[in-house]
Amino acid sequence: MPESPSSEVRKKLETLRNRFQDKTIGEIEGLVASIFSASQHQETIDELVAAYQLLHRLAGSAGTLGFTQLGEQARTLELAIKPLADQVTEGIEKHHIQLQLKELLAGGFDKDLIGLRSFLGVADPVSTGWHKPTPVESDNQFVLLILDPDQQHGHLVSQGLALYGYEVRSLSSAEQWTDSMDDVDLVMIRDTLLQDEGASWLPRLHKLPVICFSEAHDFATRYRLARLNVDACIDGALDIPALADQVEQLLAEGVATLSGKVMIVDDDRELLEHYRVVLTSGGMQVRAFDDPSRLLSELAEFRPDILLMDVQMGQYDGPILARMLRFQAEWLSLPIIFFSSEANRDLQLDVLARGGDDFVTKPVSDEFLLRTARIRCFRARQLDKLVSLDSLTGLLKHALAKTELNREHARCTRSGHSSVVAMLDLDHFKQVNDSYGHGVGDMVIKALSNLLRHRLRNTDIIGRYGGEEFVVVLPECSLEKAVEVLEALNQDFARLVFNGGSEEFAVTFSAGVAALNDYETGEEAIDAADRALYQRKRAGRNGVTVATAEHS
Ligand SMILES: Nc1nc2c(ncn2[C@@H]2O[C@H](COP(=O)(O)OP(=O)(O)OP(=O)(O)O)[C@@H](O)[C@H]2O)c(=O)[nH]1
Repeated sequence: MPESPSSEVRKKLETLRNRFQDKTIGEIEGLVASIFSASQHQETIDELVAAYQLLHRLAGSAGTLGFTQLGEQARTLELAIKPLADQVTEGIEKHHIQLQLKELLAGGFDKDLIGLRSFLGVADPVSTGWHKPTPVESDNQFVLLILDPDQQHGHLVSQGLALYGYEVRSLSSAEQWTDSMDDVDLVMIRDTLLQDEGASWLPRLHKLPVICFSEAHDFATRYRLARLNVDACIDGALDIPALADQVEQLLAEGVATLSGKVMIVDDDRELLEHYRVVLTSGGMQVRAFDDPSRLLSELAEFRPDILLMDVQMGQYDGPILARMLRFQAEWLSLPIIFFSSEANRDLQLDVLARGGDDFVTKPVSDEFLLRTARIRCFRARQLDKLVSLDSLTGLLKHALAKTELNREHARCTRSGHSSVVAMLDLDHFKQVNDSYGHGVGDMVIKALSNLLRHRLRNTDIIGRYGGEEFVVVLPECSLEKAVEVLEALNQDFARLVFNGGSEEFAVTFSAGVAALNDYETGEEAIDAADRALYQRKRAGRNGVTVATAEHS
């Protein structure tokens, strides 16, 4: 039988533990020998510094690798020996330090030191409860589940959302929701189904984004729904574009948190490997290395969302590296999070003041590591989007869309494949704004962008070119195929019903299409698509017109 992903992760974590155990046995033996030797021979008193450093490292790493008791005991010993190690560094007279060491050992430190090794036999159980298998990336095909006793409402919601390219399943009772439906990405549920808080299926909601159909607006009901993990409430009145927008937002958050890119630098190889296993199995892309001098080249190549770094790595100091990174404008906003065994808040603040963004105190649990990394990646991506994506639609802004278009133009002329550019413009949009208000007009713009995002491929480029004008680039696509896709979109968009307050209405769009390869530059192709779009407008709107190529 093939192994489950969780048991594979468990095996990897266990292997790392065993490696850590083997290595640490020898290290503890050396530690005990050097401390006793320092108590006997003044000339080896300097070894107290290395002994302190080892205890400090163990205090941070042992817990993370599953030896909590060893970590705690190492922390106690570390704190006891620190004043002596500090005196060695300050050059205090060796005889004086030796006397204090003898006193320390006689006071019970000797037994604790010898007993340290026994804690290597006390490991925490390996838990992979945090691990969820990485979802397989489908081509924008999300599965939505509707749980609604009002079957007619469920059916209309299904039909409406299917237009956006979602796979929608509809059940009239939650009991029909079986374990076999574990590919669901989002649930929409009628509030009456959430009345039985002891229902056996309820825990499934905790793992998914949840939208509740509810007409209740009172505080107590809303609070109860929020406590049951509901993310959004929509009234039962059917407003498919508004619902699709909510679905889109919740799904986008989930995808962003799953797919972050994390770079980790730590000179402790077992820890580094442990972090890598945890984050990779949590669905993140990870680049981990133990040599800080590779930092700049690895950053330039991998371009992470966040950087996790140890504070002290051999000859390199993490906060100094952070400050060095900030010399380059491109890394100014890169979130840098430090791992540290340092519990002293003043020292932590000092590190933050020197270019770090946050602190994670070692030992760090696997779940905490994964959640911190996910949240940080999500925030970093949100900020990045603010800069490059249009705030209303989440599509590329004008300038970036043009850059991508030119890139595809260069790519298709070089490789010879055919690609297409299309310009889309909403018809009589001024009337929509004038009749129903700017807010409703915005919803129409969002509806078209959501439709485009869901029905086109991940590799297609979609931008908001102007107010109610969009640009779409379809790489590796023939002109005929592009026309077919756009005509289908055109028909489905026209079937969307918008809620204009007192009345419902529909909107259409016009499109002009041009083959990128037929033009010398991306700019010329887009002008041709634009001319075709205006031919379409003159010919009565609501349809797709192909540009006549001038350089075929
Ligand atoms: N609600 C909303 N309206 C916008 C936005 N950007 C542009 N518009 C409006 O879109 C309308 C575009 O109107 P026109 O260029 O006259 O074109 P039209 O009414 O769509 O007519 P045709 O394109 O000829 O079919 C204007 O009323 C703009 O104010 C936006 O972000 N939100």
